[in-house]
Amino acid sequence: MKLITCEGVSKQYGTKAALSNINLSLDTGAPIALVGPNGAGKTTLFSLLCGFIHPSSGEISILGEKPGSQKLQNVVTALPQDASLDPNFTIVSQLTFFGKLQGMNGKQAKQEALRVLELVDLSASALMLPKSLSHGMSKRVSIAQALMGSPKLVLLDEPTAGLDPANAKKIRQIVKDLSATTTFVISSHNLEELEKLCDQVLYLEQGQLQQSVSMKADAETAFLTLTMQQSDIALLSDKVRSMPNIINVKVSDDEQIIIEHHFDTSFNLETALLALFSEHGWQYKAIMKGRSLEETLFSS
Ligand SMILES: Nc1ncnc2c1ncn2[C@@H]1O[C@H](COP(=O)(O)OP(=O)(O)OP(=O)(O)O)[C@@H](O)[C@H]1O
Repeated sequence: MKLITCEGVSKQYGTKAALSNINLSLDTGAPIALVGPNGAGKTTLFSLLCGFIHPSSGEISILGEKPGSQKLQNVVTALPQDASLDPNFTIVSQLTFFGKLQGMNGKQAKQEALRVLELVDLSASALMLPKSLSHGMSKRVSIAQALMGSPKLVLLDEPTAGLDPANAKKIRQIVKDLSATTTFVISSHNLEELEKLCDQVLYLEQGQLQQSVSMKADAETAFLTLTMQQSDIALLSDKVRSMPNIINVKVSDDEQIIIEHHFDTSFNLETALLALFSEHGWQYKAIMKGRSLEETLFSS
C-alpha cells in the first residue's frame, strides 16, 4: 500500500492559495526531501498530512487512511519547526506523558520514553529540565518525542535548522539509523544535507509541485561531477566531449564540470579522465559520481 497519496490537493487560506493541485504518490523507504523557497507551502503540506488542517479540495490518504484519523495515531508523527518543551518537567516525565496520551499505561510510557531517549543519545539527560539542555539537545528531545510508539511516518520540519555541524550530524545519523523501519519526510533548506539522506526529492514552488526527482542513479545514464583546481576548464570540457558515451558536458562554474554519460562497461570514464589530467598536468579536487541536488533541481 502507498504511504502517502495526494490527489488534486489544494489549500486556500482565505484568498491565498498556499497549495494548488498537488498530486503525489510516495512509498515507504528511504527518507524523502521536501524542498522549496520560503512560503512555497511546505509547512502547509505537513500540516495537511498530520491532519491539523484539511484540504480546500482534493484527497489525501496515508496508508489508506485520512490524515488525523484515529488509526493513524502513533503511525504518523511530526517534529514541528517550532517544537517547544514545558520548562517545568524533566525530559523523561514529558516524554512519559506523551506516551500516556498515545494510550500507553504508565510503565509502558516510561519504558518507551527511555527507549527513544537512548535512540537520540540522551539517556544521561533523562532527568534534566529543558532549560539545562543546549539547543541541539532540545531538538533531539523533540525528535525523541516524534519517535514515541515507533511511527511508520515521521515528518521533520527543518530538523537541523540553527544547529552546529556536530549536532546536525547527530540528527542525520538518527534518521539514517531508523530509516529501515520509519519513513522520514524532511523539509529543509539545506540541500547538501538532504543529498546525504534522501533518495527522492519533492520541489514545491508557489504552492505547486514543480519537480519530483530521484537521487538514485538512472539505469542507463549517469552523472559525474569534476571539481578541478588547476586546469584549463574550457579545454578539459572539449576533451571530455570527444570521449565515448558522453551525452552532455556542462561547465557549472570556473572550477566544476558536470558530465552526463551513458553506462558502458567497456569504457572506464574515470580512468580516461585521470589519464587526461596526467597528460596535461591538471589537478583535481574531487571526482564525484552523480551530481549535487542543487544541480539536479536548478540546472536548466
Ligand atoms: N494560517 C495562514 N493564514 C494565511 N496564510 C497563510 C497561513 N499559513 C501560511 N500561509 C501562507 O501560505 C503560503 C505557504 O506557507 P507555508 O508556511 O506553508 O510555506 P513554507 O514553504 O513552509 O515556508 P517557510 O520555508 O518559510 O517555512 C505562504 O504564502 C504563507 O504566507
